Amino acid sequence: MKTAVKGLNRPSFKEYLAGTADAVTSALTEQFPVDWDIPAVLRESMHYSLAAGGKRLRPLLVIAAAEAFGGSREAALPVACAVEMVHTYSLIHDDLPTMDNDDYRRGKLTNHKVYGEAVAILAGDALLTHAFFSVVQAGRRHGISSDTLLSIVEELSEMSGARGMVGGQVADMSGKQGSTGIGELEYIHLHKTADLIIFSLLAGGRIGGADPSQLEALRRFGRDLGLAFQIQDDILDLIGDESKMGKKTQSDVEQEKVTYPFFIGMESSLQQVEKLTVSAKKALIEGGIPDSSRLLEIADYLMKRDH
Ligand SMILES: CC(C)=CCC/C(C)=C/COP(=O)(O)OP(=O)(O)O
Ligand SMILES: C=C(C)CCOP(=O)(O)OP(=O)(O)O
Repeated sequence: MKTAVKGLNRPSFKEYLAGTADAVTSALTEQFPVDWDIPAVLRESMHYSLAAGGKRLRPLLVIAAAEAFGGSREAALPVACAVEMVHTYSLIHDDLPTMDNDDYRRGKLTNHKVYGEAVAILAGDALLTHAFFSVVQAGRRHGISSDTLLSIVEELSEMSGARGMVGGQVADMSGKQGSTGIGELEYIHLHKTADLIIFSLLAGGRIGGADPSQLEALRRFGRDLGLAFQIQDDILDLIGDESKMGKKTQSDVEQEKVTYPFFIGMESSLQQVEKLTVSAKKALIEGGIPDSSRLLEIADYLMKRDH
């Protein structure tokens, strides 16, 4: 009986997705209190990109992973905001003329198009550094142990830095059609994209109290999900609808980027996304996680996404 009542009250996945994204967006707007003495243009520029939206995938993973172990959404939320700040900084910098030179992101003009390159770079820098402030503050407010907090800070710096996302971005920029092999492409995807996804799951798991073998299952889930996510992004760059995506399509071909569709074609890339999603879900199901249902739903949702 209890289960039936619990099942009845359980929000649909669509409601869960929308409710979590709204909670993250509200929490993000509270991250820079109005009484902080911040230059107006910097505050506006950071707010512009944070409030532009996006899927809020990484915060969703932090929250769903914490909840999978019975952890509280309130404790997970500031860490969820932190990873979204790091992700948003990476998009602001990725769009700069010296990198992908994009004019649209999340359905709006890119940050540098509105605020100029110097402010866009600095807004990115400020979002990155503030992420660490949020993690530590969250720990204090929600009684997260110092050990857990240190592990989260250690993993966020490692996975967003030279051995992680920044390293992946540099490898992506130096990739060349004709000379970059599929092994190097996997390195690019793993670090440019999967690392922040893995971080999100590990951080959520740590907040929820996951043990080392459960953390390993989350890591394997995140790795395959992250690789599938970037392949899907490259597929959508070729066949996606610009108005749904909120960013320019066909840019990988124009910039001669090395991608899975370039190497193995569209059909095999779609199959690869499915294969990786199946193996991600398997890692989770075999990982002894108390309630992995939302994480499994997220994997299915990502495989079918159109933006
Ligand atoms: C340190 C920096 C700047 C990291 C950027 C990381 C990243 C995942 C960029 C977007 O990749 P993409 O160019 O494949 O995606 P999109 O199509 O969204 O531009
Ligand atoms: C890693 C990649 C492919 C960059 C875009 O990430 P998202 O597709 O998660 O972007 P938003 O929804 O947050 O805008």
